[in-house]
Amino acid sequence: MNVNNIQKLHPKNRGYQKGHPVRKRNEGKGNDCYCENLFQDKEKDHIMSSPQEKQQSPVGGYHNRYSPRMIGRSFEAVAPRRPYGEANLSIQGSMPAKKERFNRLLDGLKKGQIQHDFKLERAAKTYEPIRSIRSGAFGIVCEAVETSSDDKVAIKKVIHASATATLARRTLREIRLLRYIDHPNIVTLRDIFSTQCPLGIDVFLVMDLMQNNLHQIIYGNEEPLDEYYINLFLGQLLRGLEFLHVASIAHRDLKPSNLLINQDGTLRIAGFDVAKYTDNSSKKHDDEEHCYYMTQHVATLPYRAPELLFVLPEHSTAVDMWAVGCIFGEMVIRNELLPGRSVQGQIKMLLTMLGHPPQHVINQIRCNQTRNLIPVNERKTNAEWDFIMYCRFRGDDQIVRGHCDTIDFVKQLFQYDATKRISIQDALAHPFIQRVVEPQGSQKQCPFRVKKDMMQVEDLSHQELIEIMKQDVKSAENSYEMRYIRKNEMRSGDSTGSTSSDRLSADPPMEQQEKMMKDMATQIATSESSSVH
Ligand SMILES: Nc1ncnc2c1ncn2[C@@H]1O[C@H](COP(=O)(O)OP(=O)(O)OP(=O)(O)O)[C@@H](O)[C@H]1O
Repeated sequence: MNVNNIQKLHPKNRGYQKGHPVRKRNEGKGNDCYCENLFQDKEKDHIMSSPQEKQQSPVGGYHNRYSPRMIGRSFEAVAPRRPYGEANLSIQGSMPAKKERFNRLLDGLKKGQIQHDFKLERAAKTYEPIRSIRSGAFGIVCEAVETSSDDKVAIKKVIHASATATLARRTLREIRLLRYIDHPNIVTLRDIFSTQCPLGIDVFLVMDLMQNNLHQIIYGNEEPLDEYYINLFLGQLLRGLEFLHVASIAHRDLKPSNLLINQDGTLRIAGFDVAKYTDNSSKKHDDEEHCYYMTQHVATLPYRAPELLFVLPEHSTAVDMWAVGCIFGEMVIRNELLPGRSVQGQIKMLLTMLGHPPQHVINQIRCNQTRNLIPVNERKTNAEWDFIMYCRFRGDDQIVRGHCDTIDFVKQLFQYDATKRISIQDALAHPFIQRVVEPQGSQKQCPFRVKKDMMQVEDLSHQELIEIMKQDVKSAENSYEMRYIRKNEMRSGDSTGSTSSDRLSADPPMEQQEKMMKDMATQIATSESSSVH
């Protein structure tokens, strides 16, 4: 495969060739996101030492891998991206006297907006919203303070959560997945409550606040992500996924903005609204799913596995492993690896970059329109990962090119055939991961009731979803109160260490679990076939 084709394909490079303005190395700095702190030392070091000094340095490390020629060429050509978080609204330079007044005005407007967006009713005594973090298609997220403890939290508001079956199912999936999970690499849900709205209920999920997400980390700093951090984040992502995949739960929307990162480098997976228990035979909502994947907002397209793009009959936890490959690649090359902007564009991108899928995969595509996108007589070569993953911006061939086990790892993640794609267990045992990720002991299992609850979600009608969601919110409110009482008990001396969620999630023995899951799957299958006839 010709590398130039790959580079031309990328929207940013297309823009550059058409004469987009380019930014010089130190322009556009000053985004006050935390990743600057995280990488401060490296950056200072980088600024202090000239390229020549770095080349002459006897230590073979991060800086040594830059050649002066590379630095000159790459940074002139590439405009550093703005961070994903808040826009920088402060005015610099021209009107210093008015700046303060303008900022005060903006602050007032922002405060008004957040009070309007987060009318917490009963919970207003418990949480005080401070600033907006993000507003998306389905919900808005703000930073808040829990007034009793002064803890900082993030509150996600799912607007009109009960208005449609899809929204209700998305909300219920997130609630049911997160409420009994306590894992170092999965976002912590602290509380749930709801308020009335004209179309039913708005649901609020209160989580521990994380300072940043991986998107901000990748693009919010001028320097490429250090190899140390790439490996640190990759290792934690795989650990979080192992916990889910062993329980047959697929996240299905992994992307850098759903990987939250704290100042100490802890990564937690978030955004579980399309997560699914994948080990049952329910096909009841295939049409709804199909429609969702064809219309879902474009930001997640670059991470979407071929079985979702081609709408193949089965998909499972393998979709997440494809996304892991995309995220790993993005951390290395500091660009989306497969940056399609429409479903068709994404499919074409895959075909051009990775070659054609094997014939047996093409044969499984039910939709003629999709199948017609794959030209019959054209090139079918395999992807040249050496070139794709080579980061010309960092002039750094150590991460990928230098190691064939890295290339092998990437190849195994980007298998078109989901059944041949590397599993999470094999990924963790892969020589590349063994080489770069600190080994950890075995981890605890996902509580049985999470699997059970997730399985049920897929089988509910809109009305049932609303009822169950209301029940879940109510019981979560009660268990939050229990946790709250428990926390106070522990503070006042009782320190057995078990939380109310631990007590609620005591698991039956493994054989009993398997039997219960099988019984439920049979029940679902029976109710489906009786509703068809
Ligand atoms: N606990 C948290 N701490 C800090 N920020 C958070 C937290 N949870 C979510 N966010 C921020 O809000 C954004 C959206 O969160 P989330 O993915 O849960 O919402 P969403 O509506 O599913 O969005 P999307 O559809 O883009 O995935 C995240 O990318 C992150 O920046």
